[in-house]
Amino acid sequence: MNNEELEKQYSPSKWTHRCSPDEVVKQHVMIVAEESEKAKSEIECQIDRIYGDTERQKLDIFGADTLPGDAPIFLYIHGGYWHMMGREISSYMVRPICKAGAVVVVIGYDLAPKVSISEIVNQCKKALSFVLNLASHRGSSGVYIGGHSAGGHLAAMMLSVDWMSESMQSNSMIKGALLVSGIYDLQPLVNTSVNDPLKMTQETAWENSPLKHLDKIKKTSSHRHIIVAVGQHDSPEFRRQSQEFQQKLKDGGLSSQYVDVADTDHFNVIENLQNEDYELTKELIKMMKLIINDVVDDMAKTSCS
Ligand SMILES: N[C@@H](CC(=O)c1ccccc1NC=O)C(=O)O
Repeated sequence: MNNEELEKQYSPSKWTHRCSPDEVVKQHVMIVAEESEKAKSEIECQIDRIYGDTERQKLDIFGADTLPGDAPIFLYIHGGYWHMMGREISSYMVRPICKAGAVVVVIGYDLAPKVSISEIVNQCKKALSFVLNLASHRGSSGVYIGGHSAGGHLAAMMLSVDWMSESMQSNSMIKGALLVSGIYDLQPLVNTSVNDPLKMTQETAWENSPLKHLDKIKKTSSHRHIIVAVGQHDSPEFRRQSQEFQQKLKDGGLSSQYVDVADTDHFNVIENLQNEDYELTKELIKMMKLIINDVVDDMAKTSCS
């Protein structure tokens, strides 16, 4: 594929069937920001918990004081090609997921060009380590990791971490993942404008590709379930990345599932998680072994620090 074609394949907004590229990104930001505000005003939460020493190394925890200790924890990593978006506008799935009985943790991380992709991966590890501690203190039934686009890439990288050698924590606590429209081989991005703030070489792109770490993922994730989802109107390259990654997980003997979400593009494939009757919301709830509409009565906000 020539550079011009790659540029288009890795420009998600150009493939929407709904409106112009500019419009779909603008609309996405508006929708996720609005829904995240609603979550913060309605659901009991701890905002701006610090997990690292820069401004963006903070996370927001929803439902921890309301839900029982054994509730599963869903950790969400936002997308935005590692240089945009933020956790402040990424809690749009909180209302349905908390209502179904899971604690939700939305993490932030520093963005390129301030930091490299390897540093972003490290920060996600630190955030996940924080959440693994929280899970073991609470007696949680398990931690599930979700991410969209660049966040799907970061979530997949987290599956390759051996938490025992990394931080003396248990690999078994992480029980599943929801990877939505992710990128699992970063090498095709090197000659696109996506790489302008990242400045990856072919080597650092491969080093940070989940595909490179398949053997590690196979070792750490034999007990996990991994959902790989993609939008029907994602670009052929995005669809190929998801399809091939899931095939490799399956060939490696892992429990995984490919979900091709009809009538969605790169943006509403994830923003629809704000709806409890959306296909991926139901799949996520099912994975966490919760029953849809098993609404916890007292989710009303009691504190928000
Ligand atoms: N400039 C990009 C924007 C984009 O890719 C994006 C925007 C919001 C959330 C996730 C995104 N993509 C991957 O992380 C585009 O052309 O669509």
